[in-house]
Amino acid sequence: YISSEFTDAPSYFVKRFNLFLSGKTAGESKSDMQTENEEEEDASVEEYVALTNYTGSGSDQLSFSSGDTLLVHSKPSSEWWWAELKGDIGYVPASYLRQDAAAAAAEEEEEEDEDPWQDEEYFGSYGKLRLHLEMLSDKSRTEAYRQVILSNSASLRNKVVIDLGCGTGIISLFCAQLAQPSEVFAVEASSMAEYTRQLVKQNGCEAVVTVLQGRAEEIELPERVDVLVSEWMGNCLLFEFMVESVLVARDRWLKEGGVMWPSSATLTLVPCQANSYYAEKMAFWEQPYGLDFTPLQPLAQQEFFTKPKFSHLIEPDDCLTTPCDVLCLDMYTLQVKDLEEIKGQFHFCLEKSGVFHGFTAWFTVHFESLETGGATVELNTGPNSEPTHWKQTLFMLDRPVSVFAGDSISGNILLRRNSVWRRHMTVTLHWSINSSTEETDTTQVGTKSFPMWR
Ligand SMILES: N=C(N)NC/C=C/[C@H]1O[C@@H](n2cnc3c(N)ncnc32)[C@H](O)[C@@H]1O
Repeated sequence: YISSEFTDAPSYFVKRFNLFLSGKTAGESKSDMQTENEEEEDASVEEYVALTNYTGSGSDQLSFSSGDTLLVHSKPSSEWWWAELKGDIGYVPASYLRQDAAAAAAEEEEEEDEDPWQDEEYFGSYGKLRLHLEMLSDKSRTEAYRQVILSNSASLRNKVVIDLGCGTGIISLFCAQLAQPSEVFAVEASSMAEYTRQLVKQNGCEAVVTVLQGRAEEIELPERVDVLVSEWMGNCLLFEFMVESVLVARDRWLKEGGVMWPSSATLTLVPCQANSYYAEKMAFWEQPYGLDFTPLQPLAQQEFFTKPKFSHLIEPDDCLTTPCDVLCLDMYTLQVKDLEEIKGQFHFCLEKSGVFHGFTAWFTVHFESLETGGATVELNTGPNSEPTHWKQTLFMLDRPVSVFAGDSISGNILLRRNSVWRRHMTVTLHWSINSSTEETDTTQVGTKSFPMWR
């Protein structure tokens, strides 16, 4: 379809085009052309991608197919540009082109120079109070770390501790306030560190706590440590991959026989209902104000169900069965290379009928006691514990499946770290639903990958 405004090409092109046909290149023709404004001639060639097919009319228009990459030499008007395609040059309708593909490619070029750890953005975000306020306001999280220090206070006497990623220094202050370690190195890479130093002084802990500003992988300590404590867990346990920093610091600074807090981390999964979320994002389009908006549902699926939903609060009743621990990380033996790809199996026997909307994941970490046989402290972020700022992570299937008591759902989960963007991963779920009724045994299989976030 060629709308009317594309037929009367400005005379400028005809002159340019004829010069081109006469074998003069764009450069040579410059001297012969009095263009309205010189800089169009000088504009560097820009790559554009054709949005759709176009059949040029008249010998001085280019024809092109959707997806073609055109080199735009100049843009004398908003409707018509002077472009080149596979050696041909002519004018093209500007509105048929988009630069975002080329710009995205350029952007990609640019991003390649971007830090794969995105540390400027990452540590920039922790230089502000918002996230620290959220973490400090999370009572179950913060009280769990306080409980660890309190219940190990005797054993912490004269010990050397590193608090990795100390933020405002809360854990280090607990150590100095509730126990008598000989030294706590509070390591913080963001600009929060200078305030953390003030908090240490303000609370009279500077004799014990030393704040070091820098990345844990790069700072130098005067000695090895007895205890490495850190609150490193991200959404779905690993997002942000701060755990890598913890492992590097462990290998570099933890004494033989030293203690890791947390000592282990478990990822738990459960098939679940998510009626309200589904209603809000998908069912909504069925009849808003009595109209049928269902053609928007594929968009809704793409926009709302492609990525995991962070901070989802699942009700215990939404769990279709008993949750299953799919991954267990031992913080003493886990290696950085193990983080590239972590796989876990699951097998669920459904105890009640319902709608299988997706899977929900959460984590639990354990802090072993410094005293042999002492009590382990647990921080559980699941639906049967006090909610935390992480809440849970919801992975929505493309479409819900009705399931019945007696059915089983088995499969595996794969956390694959992004090889470029080192704080990101993709979670891939494979599942098969086995329904057994008197007549038939049916199996429905499914798989879906959820980028988090790249
Ligand atoms: N996501 C959760 N739970 N906690 C995030 C907590 C992150 C805190 O630890 C700091 N941090 C993270 N990685 C490092 C590192 N390699 N060296 C020094 N400080 C670091 C951040 O700046 C935040 O203050």
